[in-house]
Amino acid sequence: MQPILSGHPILSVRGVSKTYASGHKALGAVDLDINQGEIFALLGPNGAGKTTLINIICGIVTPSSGTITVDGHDTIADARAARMKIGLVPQELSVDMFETVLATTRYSRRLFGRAGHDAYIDQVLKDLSLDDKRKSKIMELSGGMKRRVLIAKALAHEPEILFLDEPTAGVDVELRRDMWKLVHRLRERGTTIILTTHYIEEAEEMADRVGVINKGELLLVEEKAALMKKLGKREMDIALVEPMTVIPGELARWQLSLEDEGHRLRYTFDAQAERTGIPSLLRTLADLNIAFKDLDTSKSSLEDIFVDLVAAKREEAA
Ligand SMILES: Nc1ncnc2c1ncn2[C@@H]1O[C@H](COP(=O)(O)OP(=O)(O)OP(=O)(O)O)[C@@H](O)[C@H]1O
Repeated sequence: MQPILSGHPILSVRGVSKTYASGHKALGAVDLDINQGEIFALLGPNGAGKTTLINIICGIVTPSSGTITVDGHDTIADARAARMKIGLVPQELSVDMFETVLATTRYSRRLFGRAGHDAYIDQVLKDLSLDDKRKSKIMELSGGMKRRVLIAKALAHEPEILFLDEPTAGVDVELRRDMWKLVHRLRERGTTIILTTHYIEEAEEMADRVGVINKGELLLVEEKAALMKKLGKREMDIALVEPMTVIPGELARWQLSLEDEGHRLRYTFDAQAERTGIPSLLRTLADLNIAFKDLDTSKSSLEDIFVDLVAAKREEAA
């Protein structure tokens, strides 16, 4: 489904940097615009600066430089109005274990000074499949349910933007899929969603646009479809019985390279393509009497993608 875009950014980040008191530079000068109604995934490895950026936007960490506006409100000069627009689902559970689901969700709403709205809170709990747990104490819930409570709390004051910091880190596959569905449902209701992840699969599944961050630098921001096309390389390694010194001319139409001193033939292909070219490659190998003992395929990992992106950036700068 396409996002409902209003054409103006709901969130604008300009030249935001952060150097912690320790002297560690966690963010360079980041510029980023988020459109209303989109799902944006900020993808990067541990320590890339994702949480720092989110915490700056949410007013938890002070930036060293730069400005941020949330629906026109400056996060420093007009901090309260800006924060009101945002719901944050943190990585860590930070709730009173003895509270009930309903009480803790209502409390989160009151923290923002909003009048009680039972019908809205009921709807949030229902959307999160928490309505039959409303009277349960947090401590009685499973890990997955606790995560849902964090989302309910973040949504309690009716924010327009929802930040999810590593929403599926450490959760099982089923809950991960449930989370993905939930995010799509929220977006259908008009909520703008920004999530951080280090799983490329998650960005691929959920996002309309993806930003790749590494070492505090936003390396690129792109529509997901374009990015997946660019990054979705796959490799197949063919372990040869006899090492090869030169790739025969008959194999020129496949993108092949010799690895491991000729013991392995590597075929690189587009993961998104309808036809991989593998069956015809294997048939041609048989016709040429090139015997192999094993086949191994792998997707380009996030690691490879970062390496490629960083290398490309360096070339650009040179
Ligand atoms: N309060 C702090 N003081 C000093 N350094 C910090 C502080 N908070 C974070 N850092 C450092 O800043 C860098 C970026 O951290 P950040 O938590 O933003 O990364 P991240 O991309 O969210 O990673 P993760 O996925 O591990 O949470 C890391 O090297 C981290 O150690």
